[in-house]
Amino acid sequence: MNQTSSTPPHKIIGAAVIWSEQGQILIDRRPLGGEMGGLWEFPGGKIEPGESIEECIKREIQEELGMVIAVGEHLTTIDHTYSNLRITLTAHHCQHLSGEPQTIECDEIRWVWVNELENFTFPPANTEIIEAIKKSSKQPLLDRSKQQ
Ligand SMILES: Nc1nc2c([nH]c(=O)n2[C@H]2C[C@H](O)[C@@H](COP(=O)(O)OP(=O)(O)OP(=O)(O)O)O2)c(=O)[nH]1
Ligand SMILES: [Mg+2]
Repeated sequence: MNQTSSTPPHKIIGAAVIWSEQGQILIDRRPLGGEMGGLWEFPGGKIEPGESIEECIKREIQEELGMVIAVGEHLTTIDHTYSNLRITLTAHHCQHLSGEPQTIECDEIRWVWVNELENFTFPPANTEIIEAIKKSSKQPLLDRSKQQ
């Protein structure tokens, strides 16, 4: 009867914070006309049955961008409820291994510096992810390899 009082669907999402060797992060623009169309995001998508979040992130990046990445440290997990959807989104730091990013399932791709993220419009849930990126050591995978 009253649809607003029903529980919204819950999606478990894996998302990649992909660092270039120079220390930039890859963001993509969601297709116009789709859910949250035109907003920028960290690429990723819904987990499939039997998959770990790391496997989900690696698969989504291959499917959406045609890139191979190494999935590294956990960055943050956030829970956010939109008007008609609840998401639990887990973001990992990732490293670009091979393949030029292609706009297979998005409208646009950019490599940006951390301090440029504020110039792009992301979904509301991303505020916390961007804060976590700013607080984390900037390039954990590269930093670790330099320490050895
Ligand atoms: N990938 C990604 N999704 C985000 C971010 N922030 C945010 O609110 N979302 C939301 C938008 C969507 O409701 C959901 C992600 O689902 P999706 O539409 O990308 O799922 P998917 O890639 O599996 O695509 P599909 O099978 O539904 O077409 O999470 C983000 O930074 N990255
Ligand atoms: Mg997606």
